Amino acid sequence: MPIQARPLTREEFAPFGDVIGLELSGGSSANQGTATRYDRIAQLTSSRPGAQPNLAVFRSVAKALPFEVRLLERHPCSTQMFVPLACRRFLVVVCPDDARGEPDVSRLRAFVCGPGQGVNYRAGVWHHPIIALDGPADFLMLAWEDGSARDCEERPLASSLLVTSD
Ligand SMILES: NC(=O)N[C@@H](O)C(=O)O
Ligand code: NI
Repeated sequence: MPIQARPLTREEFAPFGDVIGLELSGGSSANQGTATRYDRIAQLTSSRPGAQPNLAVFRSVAKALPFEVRLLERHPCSTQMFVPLACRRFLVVVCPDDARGEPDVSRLRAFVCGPGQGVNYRAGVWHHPIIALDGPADFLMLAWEDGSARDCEERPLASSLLVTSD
């Protein structure tokens, strides 16, 4: 049964992390009143002592829906954020844990995200690598690295899952 990708909303993504978007609240005046700043719009965490923030750019080729999910990954020790610099739409696929801490693919979720939205995966959240839709896209990626093996566990799926558009 294909999984329908839904529009990204803060509420529906909340179990998996933060949505960085245009709905902002609680800002404070800045720059002599010419700007409003909104602090801590996402929870950035890293549990590895000595890990430093790594701000990267991902230049992604375009994929199309329906999209076959063949693997998931997670970063157990740190959050990972993707904010598009240039994109038309992008696909975010996340999955809750089962009782053993493995991906519970029966509850896999897919979201179609717009150019004005970004996501910040909570540490340890199963997700598919970022997917650009409709055209190539550039993303800012913020993660945490300490020079050791990347904080990344991969799980190939026993059978692929098809994500379709809503
Ligand atoms: N790490 C990496 O290169 N990419 C993935 O973690 C991803 O979520 O896209
Ligand atoms: Ni990742």
